[in-house]
Amino acid sequence: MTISSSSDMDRVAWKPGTRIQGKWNGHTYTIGQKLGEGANGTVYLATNPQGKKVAMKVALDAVDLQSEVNAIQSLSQAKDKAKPFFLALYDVDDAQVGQTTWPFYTMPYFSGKPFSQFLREKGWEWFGVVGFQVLQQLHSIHRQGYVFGDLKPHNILVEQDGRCQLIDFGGVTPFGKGVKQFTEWYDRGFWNGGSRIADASYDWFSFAALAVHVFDPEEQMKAWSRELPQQRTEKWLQQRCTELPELKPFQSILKDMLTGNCHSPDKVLSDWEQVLHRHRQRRFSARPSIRWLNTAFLAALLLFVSALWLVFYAA
Ligand SMILES: Nc1ncnc2c1ncn2[C@@H]1O[C@H](COP(=O)(O)OP(=O)(O)OP(=O)(O)O)[C@@H](O)[C@H]1O
Repeated sequence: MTISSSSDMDRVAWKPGTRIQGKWNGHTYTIGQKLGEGANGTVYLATNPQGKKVAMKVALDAVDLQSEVNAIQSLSQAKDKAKPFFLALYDVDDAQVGQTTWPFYTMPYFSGKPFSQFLREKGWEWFGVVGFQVLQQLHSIHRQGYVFGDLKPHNILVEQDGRCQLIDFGGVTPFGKGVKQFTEWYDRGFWNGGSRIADASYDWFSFAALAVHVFDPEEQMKAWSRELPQQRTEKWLQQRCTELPELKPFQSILKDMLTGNCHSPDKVLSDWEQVLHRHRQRRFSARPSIRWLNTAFLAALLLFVSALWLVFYAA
């Protein structure tokens, strides 16, 4: 049977409650809801034999899946004690369903929401805090000689308490090779901002483009994607970093990211932390004045009510 798309996949087998057994390792999983799908496959919530929830990625193409598995394996085995994210590969196997063999792997399940959705629901002021963790995770991947490659809001899941996790390691590429997988909007080549050769600055660029994307209206983004290639320049992204009020505090860091001037990742992180610190201090020092305003408002309200009482009852 030929399966050519994720929707074919749904029609064939992967309904909630289906039990799948790995052909080589023999582990049995109960399939739950579909968590999402992309170009490389579909991800399901599944329960493993110990009753634990895991995420199961079922691919259309065994070669793509293998390259992702290799990337996760290399990154999760790295002895980086300061690794700021959780990465693990639980099982890699094939499942035989009817006439079809499906390659799959299982990994930790993250209940977080995609970055843009999280910001919409929790508040835009979370951008700095979550962004800082993303930068830490990218830096950790770079320390191991890889770029993440396919950075986009959907590949950043954020939990309710603001902790975040990169997912989808299909774009992870060793330094010096052509980036394996990317999404146009966040791609340095798309903006004529540099090559697609994997180096740390490729991810920094994507991060700055992502920052603009999460704050700019969707319609404007679509209009820009339709522009002629020669009109798309990283200068436009720079300009948006100065215009968008939420990005203003970070504009000089983002500008360095767009122009390839982030030579010291430690400095990027410490500069970002300083902006967060300043921001927090400003909010803290703003509080007493808010309290003062509240008191003044209450006093004015009392005066107004007293005046009304005098006019209508005392007169
Ligand atoms: N570990 C996980 N925990 C929870 N949800 C996940 C997990 N991994 C993936 N997902 C969900 O499944 C969706 C698709 O997964 P993923 O991005 O890995 O697929 P893809 O085919 O590589 O996508 P793309 O075409 O965007 O590269 C994600 O956007 C996310 O919503």
